[in-house]
Amino acid sequence: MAPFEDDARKNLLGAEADIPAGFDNLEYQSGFSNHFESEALPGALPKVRNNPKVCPYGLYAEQLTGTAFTVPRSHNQRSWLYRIKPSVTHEPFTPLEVPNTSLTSDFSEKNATITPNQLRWMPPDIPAEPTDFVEGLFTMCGAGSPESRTGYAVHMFVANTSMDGKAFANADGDFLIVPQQGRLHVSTEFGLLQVAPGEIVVIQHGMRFSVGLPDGPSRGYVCEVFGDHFRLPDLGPIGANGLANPRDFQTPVAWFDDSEHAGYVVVHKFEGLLFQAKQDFSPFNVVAWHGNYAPYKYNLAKFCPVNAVAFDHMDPSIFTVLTCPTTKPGTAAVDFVVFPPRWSVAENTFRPPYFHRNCMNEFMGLVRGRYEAKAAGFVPGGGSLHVCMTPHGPDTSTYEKAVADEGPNQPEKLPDDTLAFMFESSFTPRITWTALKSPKLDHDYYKCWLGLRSHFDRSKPEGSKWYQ
Ligand SMILES: O=C(O)Cc1cc(O)ccc1O
Ligand SMILES: [Fe+2]
Repeated sequence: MAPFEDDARKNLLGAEADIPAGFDNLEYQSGFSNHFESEALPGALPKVRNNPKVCPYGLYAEQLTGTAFTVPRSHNQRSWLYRIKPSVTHEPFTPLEVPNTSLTSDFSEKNATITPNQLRWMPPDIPAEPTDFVEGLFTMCGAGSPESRTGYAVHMFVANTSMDGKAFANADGDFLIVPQQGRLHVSTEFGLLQVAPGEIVVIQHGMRFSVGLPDGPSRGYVCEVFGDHFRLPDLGPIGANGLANPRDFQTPVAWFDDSEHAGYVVVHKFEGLLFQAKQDFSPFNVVAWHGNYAPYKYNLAKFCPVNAVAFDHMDPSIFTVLTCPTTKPGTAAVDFVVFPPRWSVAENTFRPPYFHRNCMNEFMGLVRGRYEAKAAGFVPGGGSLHVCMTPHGPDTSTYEKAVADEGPNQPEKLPDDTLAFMFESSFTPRITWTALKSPKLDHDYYKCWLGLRSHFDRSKPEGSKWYQ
């Protein structure tokens, strides 16, 4: 190797990269959709070309392609992985039976149905029997299908066991995972991520990963998109900064496991069905990689909210963290929206979320605290779904409290320990029988609005007294 190449490499990477010992003090690379490069052994990343005749350390080169080869450059995503053995070195895939699984991407009448009713669920219980992340996944609702590469699914998971000798890959789409209880130790082909409640992790189409549970039982939400990848929303007149800032997204550094792994199982989700293949090595055998198709995590506490500072209630799109587009401009397959702690300062304004009907579909979850539109009944780990054009809004006591004070609104801090989110989709979801027949379904949800009585008074055309 010519000496100048070594020097160039040193300048690029700094000191020799260390292999992290585990999940303590993990390093990450910062930025959204950057062209990253990382090597766990010095010089493991081939220089100049992607496909040298013989790779450094005798590694195999393998490309993971996340968009059609010919997608415009601005949206093209792929990475090159340099691994000890290529992914193809496995026994044939065979169907994997997970008892009682309701993980699906088939939203036909067999698995799912429609209802225009407002739906709300209490948190699912953590099972008593050993259950890992894959076994604990179940589907709440969804639309479209992986084979048509359009639509989405909302899943939840409950788990109490780390995945051991087992990885998962999703050939159907991307997973945006929102842990609600317990940290996740996520091993991936690209390196390690630690994801705590309050953070999210996105593992894209095809990437192999494994979930460990350092804190024991864990619960959370998963939004799966079949058609495209999540990206940062355009900011329009907001300008170049704010909402989720690109540098706050964190992608792992290369890390590999070259130990013996007889009978390692790769679980592969393909068109909603699970398959398994055995191999004699860990799929986390990538010593170096480069590219712009890699998993990332994001701490929602870093979200920089922008909102009304004079009057009125902005539409929740103002809180979009990530968006997965459809081909229709401005119309998302899924917007991932967060309702973060913030100051509420709008004057002479009904501040809670307004009453509304929406052409989009809204699945909501709560990581912690209380959601500003609901005084009770929507609790951390629970969920709600308001489909296209189904009326919803603040519950009776939230409404009564918000209009009770006739004086000017005072600035109010929405507490630091509140964190609600929404998967907002232009696809109208069908709700799985599992979700509809769940004992956690709140059959009395509609009652939270029945107390909204008429305040109509023909003798009071002026509305709020003090404003006029
Ligand atoms: O339904 C909800 O609670 C989500 C929501 C919040 C908001 O501030 C405005 C509209 C909206 O759909
Ligand atoms: Fe809504």
